[in-house]
Amino acid sequence: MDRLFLIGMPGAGKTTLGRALAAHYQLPFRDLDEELVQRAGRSVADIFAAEGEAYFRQLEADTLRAVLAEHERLVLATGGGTPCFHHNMRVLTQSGLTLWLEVPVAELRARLQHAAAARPLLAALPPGAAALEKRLSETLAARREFYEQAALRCHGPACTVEAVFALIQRYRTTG
Ligand SMILES: Nc1ncnc2c1ncn2[C@@H]1O[C@H](COP(=O)(O)OP(=O)(O)OP(=O)(O)O)[C@@H](O)[C@H]1O
Ligand SMILES: O=C(O)C1=C[C@@H](O)[C@@H](O)[C@H](O)C1
Ligand SMILES: [Mg+2]
Repeated sequence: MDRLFLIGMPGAGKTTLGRALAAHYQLPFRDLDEELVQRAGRSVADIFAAEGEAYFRQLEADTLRAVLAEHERLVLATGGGTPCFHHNMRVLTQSGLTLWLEVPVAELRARLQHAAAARPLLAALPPGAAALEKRLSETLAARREFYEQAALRCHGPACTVEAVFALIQRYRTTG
């Protein structure tokens, strides 16, 4: 396994698990949002606010292809929406092993409730857990068909580093 792509909703643990997996497999780690921000020289929130989502999605697709062209081997934490635009999911499945971190919405909400304001697609919601949970549920419902295309899936709040190691190990031995 030379390329591993972590996909899933905001707060699913793509960056946290991605770093740990990269260290374990001695692969370089990249975070697609960080790559995009570095290349654009502006924050995700700034790009969304000034240029809109369609512009961001094009930048995201271009950055994904550039990162793939530069790295034969890597663990990549994608953005939450990456698989759902510009045929990115097809590119990912054809370029390496895809892993969906399928974390329940209630757990995502708990992880994100203090950080939602900084995220363009979760900002400007009415205060309180219910609105955030509803937005997350709607977003997941729209994205599920893309996330489900991943070769591997890690379920539930127990989607820990150890659980993911075991999942990948099983995949590598049984195919
Ligand atoms: N397995 C886990 N158990 C509990 N908390 C976790 C776990 N994985 C990540 N977290 C916590 O959840 C939050 C989100 O994690 P992380 O930033 O890795 O997610 P992400 O999928 O990269 O999200 P995004 O890129 O959308 O910000 C962090 O505060 C992190 O510490
Ligand atoms: O879920 C999403 O659509 C997003 C998630 C983040 O990783 C960023 O890519 C951006 O904020 C959009
Ligand atoms: Mg992240």
